[in-house]
Amino acid sequence: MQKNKKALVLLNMGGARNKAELKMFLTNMFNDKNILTMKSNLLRKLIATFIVTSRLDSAWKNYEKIGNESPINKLTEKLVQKANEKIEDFMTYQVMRYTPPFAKNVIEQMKKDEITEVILLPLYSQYSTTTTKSSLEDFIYFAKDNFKIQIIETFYKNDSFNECILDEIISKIQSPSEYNLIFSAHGLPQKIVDAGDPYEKQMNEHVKILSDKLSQKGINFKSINLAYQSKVGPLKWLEPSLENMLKNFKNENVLIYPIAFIVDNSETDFELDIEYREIAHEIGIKDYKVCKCVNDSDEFIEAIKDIIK
Ligand SMILES: C=CC1=C(C)c2cc3[nH]c(cc4nc(cc5[nH]c(cc1n2)c(C)c5CCC(=O)O)C(CCC(=O)O)=C4C)c(C)c3C=C
Ligand SMILES: [Fe+2]
Ligand SMILES: [Fe+2]
Repeated sequence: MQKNKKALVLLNMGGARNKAELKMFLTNMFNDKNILTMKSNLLRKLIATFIVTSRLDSAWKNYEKIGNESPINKLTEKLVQKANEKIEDFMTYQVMRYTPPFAKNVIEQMKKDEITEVILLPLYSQYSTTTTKSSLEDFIYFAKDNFKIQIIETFYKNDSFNECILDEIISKIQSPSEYNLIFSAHGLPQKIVDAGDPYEKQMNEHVKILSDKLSQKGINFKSINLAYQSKVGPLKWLEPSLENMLKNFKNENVLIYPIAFIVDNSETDFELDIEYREIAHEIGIKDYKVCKCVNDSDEFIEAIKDIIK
């Protein structure tokens, strides 16, 4: 009898490799009913077309400043390659939500590879309907009844994962007491939170877990804070905004950790490293440092082993 063939599928958002793919990313994102939550598909389509048309050129200028592509694709490919080398008993695949490789095509390959069992691991440690739920629904829709599926919805409480985050924070600076640590999370419209999305609650819990671990290790920052970046459009989003948070630290030092992301992307390489750095400079912040995401580090591969155990 043939042994079960198991797959680990890493789900993420995707990102543009060129301007045409940025249009694809934005079009797919704003046609996602988890992002624009109105009932009418027609209204969503009209708003999506309006946003894409008005946003494309200005958004592309940001990608030009980071080498004409999002780093998310190459970094995720490296993560998958390492997982395939180091995680035994599983074939690892990646599926992106808004740019290739799409679920539909990866699932065809998985069927050819005779996969029977699947673990779905969305690369978002905190659950949001806009990210985790959207990616899971998309995969499950195309997978139909082809595999036995197990789902990992969150992993922000996983100790090995949190050690990876702390390693990066600790390696970035010599004297924590002279720095204000800001966990910067991607924002979310307040009405999505009010409708029951657990992201904000889990984000607060995650910051508490990391703060407690830092103090257990005797590492005491001047302050530890949570703020939200990347607001899009006129609605109210989660607060405090990163910009307002930075205003508290004129003449002080700041270390940013991008807590919502697992793999570096345009929101870390452009927004945090270029755009908010300029804002920090204008505010008069002395030193402004940005941590890397866990990316394809050996430590994160070990954490994945623990998460899927
Ligand atoms: C209504 C709009 C958006 C919601 C809600 C949203 C939630 C959300 N997004 C991420 C992670 C990423 N978002 C990225 C880019 C990006 N996000 C939005 C809008 C919303 N995100 C836009 C329009 C864009 C494109 C860039 C821009 O025009 O500003 C990315 C980067 C992808 C890349 O190119 O590298 C990531 C990653 C999370 C975690 C989240 C909710 C929790
Ligand atoms: Fe986003
Ligand atoms: Fe952004």
